[in-house]
Amino acid sequence: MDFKLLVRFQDVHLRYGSGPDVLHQVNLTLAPGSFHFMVGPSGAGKSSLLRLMYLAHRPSSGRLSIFGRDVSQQDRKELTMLRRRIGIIFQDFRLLDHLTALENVALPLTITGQSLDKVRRNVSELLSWVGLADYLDAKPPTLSGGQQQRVAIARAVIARPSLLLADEPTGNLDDKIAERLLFLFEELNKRGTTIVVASHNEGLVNRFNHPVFKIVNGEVRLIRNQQNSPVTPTAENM
Ligand SMILES: Nc1ncnc2c1ncn2[C@@H]1O[C@H](COP(=O)(O)OP(=O)(O)OP(=O)(O)O)[C@@H](O)[C@H]1O
Repeated sequence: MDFKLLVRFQDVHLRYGSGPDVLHQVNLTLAPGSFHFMVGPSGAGKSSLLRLMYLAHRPSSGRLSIFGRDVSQQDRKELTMLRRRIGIIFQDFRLLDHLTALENVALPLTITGQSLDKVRRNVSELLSWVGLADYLDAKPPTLSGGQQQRVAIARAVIARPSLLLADEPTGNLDDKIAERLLFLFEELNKRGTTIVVASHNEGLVNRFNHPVFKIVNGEVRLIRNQQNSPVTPTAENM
């Protein structure tokens, strides 16, 4: 890799229209292969921060680099290429209702020109792994919220992204499945995927030994480096 930091925010601010700062003076870095949780109350700005990393928004000011590239310097085509290295699980899933579960999950592969027949086996195996072996041909409107969420998760990880962003990925899942899902993320992380999981569920987050960012009043703070090791505030992490 030709960069040391996968994601780098430098004095980033985000506002919607002429509104106030939703994110204020964000300075954070993600090293390749790291795994972070992001917590904060509803409306704190977790989805907004993930959307910046997914290149769906540009910072209102400050500098954001992903994969060593300053996003403000990239044209639309370059942003699309960067985005292909990122997997995202949206809070509202964003599945295509006219496609089957299998076709939805295959999309990140078929969009790059691979044939559905060629990828069918891998996609089926992943869907079986998330407990949807009997729903390969089901269309999203016929699935429950938790099942749709698992399709969205499978779609986000099928192409082995370098960076996986998950917005409340366990929101509709019971605790046991949520924990299993986080174990899947840990497996991907061991194979090199950098992971950021936004979650309300601090009980679940605390069961895993990964650093935690918290968004408070638009500011992003690293509140825990490792389990039982709260961060002492310093000028750098405040
Ligand atoms: N497209 C938008 N236009 C205007 N304001 C927005 C937009 N998206 C988010 N906001 C505002 O930005 C703030 C942060 O929202 P965001 O969705 O990032 O928070 P969140 O922490 O993800 O919340 P939740 O946990 O409820 O999903 C909120 O005040 C929200 O109303």
